[in-house]
Amino acid sequence: MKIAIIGGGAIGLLFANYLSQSHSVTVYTRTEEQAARLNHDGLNFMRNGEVQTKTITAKKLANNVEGAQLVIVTVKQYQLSDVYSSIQYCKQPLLFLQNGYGHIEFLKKLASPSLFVGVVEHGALKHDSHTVEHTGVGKTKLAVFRGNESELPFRHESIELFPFEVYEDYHSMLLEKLIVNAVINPLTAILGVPNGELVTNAAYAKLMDTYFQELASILHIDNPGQALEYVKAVCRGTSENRSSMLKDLEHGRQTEIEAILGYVLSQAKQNGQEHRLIDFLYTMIKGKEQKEG
Ligand SMILES: NC(=O)C1=CN([C@@H]2O[C@H](COP(=O)(O)OP(=O)(O)OC[C@H]3O[C@@H](n4cnc5c(N)ncnc54)[C@H](OP(=O)(O)O)[C@@H]3O)[C@@H](O)[C@H]2O)C=CC1
Ligand SMILES: CC(C)(CO)C(=O)C(=O)O
Repeated sequence: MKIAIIGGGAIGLLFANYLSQSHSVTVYTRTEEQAARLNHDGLNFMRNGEVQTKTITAKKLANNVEGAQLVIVTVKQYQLSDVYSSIQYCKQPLLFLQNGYGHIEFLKKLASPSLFVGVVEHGALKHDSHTVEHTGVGKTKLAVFRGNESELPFRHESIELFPFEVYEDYHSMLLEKLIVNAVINPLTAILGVPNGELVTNAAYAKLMDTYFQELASILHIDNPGQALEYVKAVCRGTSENRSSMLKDLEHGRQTEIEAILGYVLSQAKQNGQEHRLIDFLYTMIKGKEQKEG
């Protein structure tokens, strides 16, 4: 299959590496420089300290992505508006891999009859414009947003270290990851701690419990006790990790707060629900973005 990947970031390059084993992949970048570097020097893929270099095709993103049978969009949620003009009239299937829930409204504006969403549970780190490291092997969950499940890409694909899992309901699939990111990311980013400290520090654990109650009520979580235990399990399982939001702030980058707590706040306001704690954390991250950005 001919696949276009929009965005040559950590996830775009990770997907390019694995999918190019059995597909014809073109990476669409924001800059001419990155495309030239990928075409000229290849894609360096790192895992467990080993580096492999792979030949790859890359182009600067223009007004469309002609010729692709599938377009995978890997820019961050707040960068989607910048790629809108290239995909708004696409008739090909499109797969979106953003964290959070903020991109769902954006998808409704697109013309394609086949829209899919995914949740990436791998860890990927971009070292430079043509080098990506697979820092944690996980899986990619996929679901249909619009269209037919039989067209869902990669449902029968079997790639070593790069599994896919199909979900029937995109909402619950995205919600599960949203809850994790809505709790861990802002708290760790404000407190400046790795994920594990949210459970090992008794005061932080108490904060997390209180905050979770408000979140659970806004998101109508069916079994809050079970969901909170899942969040705590993720904290333990990724205890040494610094969350992506904490890393974004440390590097002076914009965070994905809008895609995560921005969505939760919009739900609370729409339904007239209590949202003081969420608003407090959201505003603190916005303030830190201004200070450190
Ligand atoms: N990294 C990870 O381990 C994980 C990431 N995710 C999610 O995946 C999504 C992508 O994350 P990640 O890959 O880390 O982010 P990156 O910032 O590494 O990648 C985003 C890429 O999109 C490119 N881009 C931005 N605007 C455009 C444009 N107009 N045209 C073409 N390309 C553009 C950026 O280019 P440039 O650099 O030139 O600005 C950048 O290379 C996020 O929602 C994230 O939460 C989910 C799970 C794990
Ligand atoms: C699961 C978690 C919290 C791991 O750090 C993550 O997805 C992130 O940092 O964005």
